[in-house]
Amino acid sequence: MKRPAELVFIPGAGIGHVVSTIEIAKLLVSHDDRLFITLLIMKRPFDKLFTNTDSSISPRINFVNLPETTDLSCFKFFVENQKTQVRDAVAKLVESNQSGSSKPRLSGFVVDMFCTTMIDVANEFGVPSYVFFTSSAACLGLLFHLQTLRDEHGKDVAEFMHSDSDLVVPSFVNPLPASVLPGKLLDKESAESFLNYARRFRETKGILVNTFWELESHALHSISYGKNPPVYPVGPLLNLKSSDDDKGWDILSWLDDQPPLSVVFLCFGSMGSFGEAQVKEIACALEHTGFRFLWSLRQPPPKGKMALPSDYADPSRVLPQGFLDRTAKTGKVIGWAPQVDILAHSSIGGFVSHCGWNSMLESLWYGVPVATWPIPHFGCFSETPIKELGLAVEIKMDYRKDSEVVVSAQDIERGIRQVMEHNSVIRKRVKEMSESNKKSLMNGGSSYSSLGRFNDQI
Ligand SMILES: O=c1ccn([C@@H]2O[C@H](COP(=O)(O)OP(=O)(O)O[C@H]3O[C@H](CO)[C@@H](O)[C@H](O)[C@H]3O)[C@@H](O)[C@H]2O)c(=O)[nH]1
Repeated sequence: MKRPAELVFIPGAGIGHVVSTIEIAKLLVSHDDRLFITLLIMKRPFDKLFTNTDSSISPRINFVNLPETTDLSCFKFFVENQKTQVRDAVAKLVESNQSGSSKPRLSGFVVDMFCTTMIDVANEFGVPSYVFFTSSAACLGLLFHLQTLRDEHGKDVAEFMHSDSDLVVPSFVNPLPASVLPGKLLDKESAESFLNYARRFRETKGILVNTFWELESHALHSISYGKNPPVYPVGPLLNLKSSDDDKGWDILSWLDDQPPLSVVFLCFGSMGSFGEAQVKEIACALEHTGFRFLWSLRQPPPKGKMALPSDYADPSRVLPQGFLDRTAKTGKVIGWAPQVDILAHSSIGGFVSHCGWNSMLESLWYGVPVATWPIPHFGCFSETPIKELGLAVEIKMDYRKDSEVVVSAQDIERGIRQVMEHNSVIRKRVKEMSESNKKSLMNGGSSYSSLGRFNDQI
C-alpha cells in the first residue's frame, strides 16, 4: 500500500481564488483517503474570505494562515514577498511529518495561477508542482498562445493594444477582435508578468482547471497537446453553502415575496465598483425597464490605494434624486451580496455580471442567464467563452474602453430586457448546460474522472 501523501496548496489572495481552491482540496481528499492537504493562506489586510478556513471541514485538510503583509505596493511583489513564509511553513510541516512512518510524505505543491513563483520553493524541497487555474480553459489557452507568439515567433503582443484586427486564438471558436483582449494582457509592463505565468505553467507536472469538458471542450482540446503539461478539468468548484448572516436573511426574505423569474440581479464581483456617473446610468436603465431588481452597489476604493470596494453607508448619495423612493416597491439596493443564495432563488430571472469566472460558473449551475459587463482586473476574461456558447447576452464588450467610459442607460436597458426574456433560446441553453454542469461532478462524470486521473499520479 502507498504511503499517505501530503500536498501543499498555495491559493492566490482574494475570494475569487481562495473559495475554489478550498473546494478542490475538499474534492481531492474525498476521492483519495491517503491524501492530506495543507493550505497556506496569504492575506492582505482588506481580504475578507467569507469562507470557512478552519480545519473542521475535513480532518485531512489543514489551514495555515501566513503572517499578514502590509507591503501592498504591487501584487507581484506581494506574492514574491511571501516566499520566506511559505518556505518556513513547509519546513515545519516536513519536520513534523518525519516523526513517524505513517505520517504523510510531502508529494507536491499546487500553486495558484498567479503564484507560480512558489514553484521555486517546491523545487527547493525537491517535489513537483501543479497549477490550479481558477479561470476558464479558454483564458488559459489565450495565455499560452500569447506566450508562444512572443517566445517562438518574436511577436510583441503590445502591438495588439491599438490594433483593430482579429486574432485567431486556438482556445476560442471564433477569431477574437483585438479590442476584446484585456489591456492588462497587452500593456508593456504587465504583459511580461502574464507571459511569465504561462512560461512557468509549462514547467509543472499538471494543470487543474476550474471548468468541465461539456462547457469548454473546444478550449480543452486546443491546450491538451505537445509541450503543455496534462490539463485536468475538475470543475465546477463552487461553495454553495448558504449564507447565515442576518443581512443575507433580509435579502432572501425580500426575494421570497417576488414572483418567479421577475428580478434582475446586478453584481460585479469582489472588485467591481463604478463612479457616480455610471451608477446614475444603471439606475436610469433599471427604472426605465420597470423590472424588479436587486443591485449590489459598492463604492470604489480611494484612488491609487490597493483595496477592495466597500458598502455605502448611504447609497442615495450617488443615486439619482428620489430613486430609492420611486423604486421602493420593486427594487432593493444592497452592498455585499450573498450571491450564490441569490442566484439559487426562483425569483431571479437574469444576472448582470462583471464576468468573473466564479460568477459565470455559479450562474450556470443555477441556470440563470447572464448579461455580460466585463470588468477585467488581472486580465482574465471569462465572458467570451460563455458568449461563444450562446449562454449570455452582451452589454459591454470592448475591454480597452476601460471603466472610465460610461456605458449608456440605453445599452444597459437593452441588455436587461434581453436577459430577462422568459422564453429565450439563451435561457433554454443555460438550463441545458446547468444539467451537464451537475453531471460532470457525479461518479462517472467528466470532472470526476479527471480528479481520479490527477490523484493517480500523486
Ligand atoms: O457581492 C458579492 C460579490 C461577489 N461574491 C462572490 O465572490 C466571488 C467572486 O468571484 P468572481 O466572480 O470570479 O469575481 P472576482 O472576485 O472578480 O474574481 C477574480 O478571480 C476570478 C477567478 O480567477 C477571475 O475570473 C476574475 O476575473 C477575477 O477578477 C463569487 O464566488 C461570488 O459569488 C459574493 O458572494 N458577493
